[in-house]
Amino acid sequence: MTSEIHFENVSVEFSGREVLRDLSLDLDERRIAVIGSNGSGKSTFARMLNGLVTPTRGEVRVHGVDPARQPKEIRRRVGFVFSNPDAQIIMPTVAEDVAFSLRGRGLTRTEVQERVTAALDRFGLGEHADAPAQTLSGGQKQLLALCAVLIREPGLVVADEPTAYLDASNSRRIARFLLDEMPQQLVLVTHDPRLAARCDIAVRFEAGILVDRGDPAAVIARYEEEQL
Ligand SMILES: Nc1ncnc2c1ncn2[C@@H]1O[C@H](COP(=O)(O)OP(=O)(O)OP(=O)(O)O)[C@@H](O)[C@H]1O
Repeated sequence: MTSEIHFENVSVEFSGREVLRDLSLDLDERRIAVIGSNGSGKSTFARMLNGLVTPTRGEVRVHGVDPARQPKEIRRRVGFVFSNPDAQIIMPTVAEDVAFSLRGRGLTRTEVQERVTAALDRFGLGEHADAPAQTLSGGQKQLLALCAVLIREPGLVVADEPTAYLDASNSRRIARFLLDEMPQQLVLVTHDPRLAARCDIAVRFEAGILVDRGDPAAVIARYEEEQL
């Protein structure tokens, strides 16, 4: 059986420059940390999971779907949370933004409203339903972005530095949700070793190559030793 996340001999080139080389990797763990130096290929890897980046060579399967060939299907199954929640807010009000995620589902207006209200309440955003999304704080915006992703009930959530713009308290809140409360599989790209340590496995890239994988504490320790 193919793993939930399956990469076989995958390479990515941008303008003829190889930024990810011959990656073969199978992952079934629930919480997967992706670590490594700046420019090592972490975001490129993450973006292949939902088809934002197409491999130049090789095979990718995510929850049974080929992201490059089945873009609609992959967007249903894989939710993506960016560092900057502003990049993800599409609609004017908080409730409209979450409701936008449910378009094309064939739901009635009442069904959409019920689901949106329940989801906003779940994230502590209920009282802001009719507020302009841009008036939310950074942490609330990231919660809104997560809410809009999770209401689609994806099987996998990919989060690329989701706490980068948040203060300590909001970082803790988002991290707790992603790592401890959310049932979905998670791929977490992070420079924060404390977050990586809370995952079930860590994979490390350097200069476009997968250089280490395994128990997060051990992978982080080897990485930090090399940086000394
Ligand atoms: N769309 C693109 N076009 C050209 N080059 C790109 C593109 N996206 C990424 N790259 C290059 O690919 C390499 C890997 O970038 P990537 O964003 O995957 O690294 P990263 O490990 O996520 O880095 P960081 O930790 O700094 O966010 C970098 O050299 C980057 O400049």
